[in-house]
Amino acid sequence: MYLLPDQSLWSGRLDSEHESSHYRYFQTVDLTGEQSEAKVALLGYAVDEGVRLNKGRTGAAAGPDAIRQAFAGLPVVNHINVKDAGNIQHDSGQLISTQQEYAERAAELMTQHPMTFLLGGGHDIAYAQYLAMKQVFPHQSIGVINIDAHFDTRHVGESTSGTSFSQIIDDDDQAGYLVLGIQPSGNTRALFDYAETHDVSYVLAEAFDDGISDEVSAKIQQFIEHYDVILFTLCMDVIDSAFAPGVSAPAVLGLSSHVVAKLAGKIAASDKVSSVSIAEMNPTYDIDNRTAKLIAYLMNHMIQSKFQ
Ligand SMILES: N=CN[C@@H](CCC(=O)O)C(=O)O
Ligand SMILES: [Mn+2]
Ligand SMILES: [Mn+2]
Repeated sequence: MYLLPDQSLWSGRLDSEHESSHYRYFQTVDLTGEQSEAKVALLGYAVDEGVRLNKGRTGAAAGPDAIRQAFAGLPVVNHINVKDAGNIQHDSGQLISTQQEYAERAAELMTQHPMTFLLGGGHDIAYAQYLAMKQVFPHQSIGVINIDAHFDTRHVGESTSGTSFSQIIDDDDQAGYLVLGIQPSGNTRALFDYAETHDVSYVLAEAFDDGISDEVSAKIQQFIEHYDVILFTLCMDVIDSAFAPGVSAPAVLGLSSHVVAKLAGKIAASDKVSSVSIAEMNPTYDIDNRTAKLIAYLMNHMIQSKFQ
């Protein structure tokens, strides 16, 4: 079911009502859909049904609104206008129906705005993002870049938060899949075997211990060059749980926030990226809103990188 934008989420510290250099997003956000020229759109996936079906701890349905509240108080960068396009929630029935409903709205935003942030919610948001991209780019090859501790390539006969990328691989011979930040202890041998047999490229989390090497940068660059368009998705559990505790399945030995910011800024800046999904934010387990705030900062960093 679709929910209109909620004005009460958009508040923050007011430094000036008239001087634009003091503005924060809550002062400029478009909640009415009238600013069709907005460079950035937000669409929430207020759904944790996929996490529940994947035997995870629920709560991610509240993720999009927690992210909005953190983002609302940040300073506007580069005079960028942002439109809040509301939320989709899962009421009943099959999760795939909710993913399809979400894809319709996401596709519309992708055609209207240079950058759409898709705010989760479980990582089933990525399959909905794929369905949207297939509508917008029906004839283009899609390269999927996922920054994640997990492969999310399970096969269980229905959509869950752990199946998005095997669904894409099953659907689409043209698609490719690159995962950055894989935890050896967060994925079974079967998932590594699937990666080998299905040509899934991945970089282990430990490869980022000393930052982003030239080799990894080149791998990402070559992957982007190979495909017509890029589906970019970020699973917040890739970040060490000391810095991002508010997630469905926390990872220890995770990437640093700084490394993820650098990766996200670089990938989002590509002309081939028109949407970014940010998954698995779970406010129930957040501490002092730090995960929501980290996501808001990452969004602003990506906006800065893309529109500088
Ligand atoms: N979207 C998250 N997926 C992970 C969860 C792992 C866990 O529950 O520890 C997965 O299915 O592998
Ligand atoms: Mn994950
Ligand atoms: Mn994931």
